[in-house]
Amino acid sequence: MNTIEISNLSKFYGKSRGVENIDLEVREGEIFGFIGPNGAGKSTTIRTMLNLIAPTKGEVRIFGMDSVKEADKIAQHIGYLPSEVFYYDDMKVKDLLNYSASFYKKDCSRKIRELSDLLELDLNRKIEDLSYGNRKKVGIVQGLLHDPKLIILDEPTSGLDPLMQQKFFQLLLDENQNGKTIFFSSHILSEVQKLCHRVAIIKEGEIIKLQDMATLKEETYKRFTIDTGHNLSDVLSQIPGISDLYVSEHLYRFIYKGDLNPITGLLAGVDIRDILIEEPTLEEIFLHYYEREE
Ligand SMILES: Nc1ncnc2c1ncn2[C@@H]1O[C@H](COP(=O)(O)OP(=O)(O)OP(=O)(O)O)[C@@H](O)[C@H]1O
Repeated sequence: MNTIEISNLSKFYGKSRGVENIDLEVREGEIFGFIGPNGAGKSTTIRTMLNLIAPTKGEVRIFGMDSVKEADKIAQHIGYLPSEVFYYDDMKVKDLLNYSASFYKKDCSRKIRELSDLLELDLNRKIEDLSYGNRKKVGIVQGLLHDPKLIILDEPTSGLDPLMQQKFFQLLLDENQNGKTIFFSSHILSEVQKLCHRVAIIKEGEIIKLQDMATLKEETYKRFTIDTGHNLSDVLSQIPGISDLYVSEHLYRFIYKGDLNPITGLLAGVDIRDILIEEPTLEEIFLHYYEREE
């Protein structure tokens, strides 16, 4: 069964396009990645799924129910972590979480304890005293405390340090093992590659690609910056998968797609003063690879 079915969904804000003709199915029990650069339409799609905004055209069905007509029933089984979390600052964490729990027809106290222990969140602190990362943890507990069947995360990792991010991913994998479906939106390709089974890529309001992870995993991208006294132009021209090459005196900058071993092998004989290998932004990847495939 499909947990989410989006058919021909369009949302316009007045004349400006939010998303257009989105078709998407998320299967029960999968971790589904929704990836696209800023402004692509990820939040618009999610907010329509949650009935926070109304579709201009098309429909969304969740657990087989209409997202507008049966929004209240659906909401009991969805956990949502928005990209930005806002709170009443003078509340204590536990009071806020108990208040959130009161919207659900079940006892959430055990899950609140388990999650806050795992994330090392102090329930007795006041929200106004929390760092950004700790506020984010409050959002995570708030989204999961009612043990929802479907977890929807809108760019959830911003503001989490790498260790906490790892813990959070493990938590999501455990929830998934226990049968939960996860819809994970992000603009960072590598984190989606770590976690998701299938991925939809959204750009300028439209889905441009649907891929399973096995295919996407082969697509690793790195941005290289190499400082050397050698002329590398000949070496680099032998390597397929290089794009966006920028040369300035001793400095070579480019994006590389593919297996890292051939390129490190070729560079082995070169005198290198400094080298930086980074994750390119999704915008860079789109600009140099996806646009060519269109
Ligand atoms: N309330 C609004 N009024 C007008 N235009 C909007 C509104 N919300 C979003 N948009 C527009 O809709 C498009 C999609 O935005 P959306 O926020 O869904 O993208 P996103 O992929 O979630 O990006 P981001 O990560 O930056 O939030 C953008 O062009 C944006 O400017």
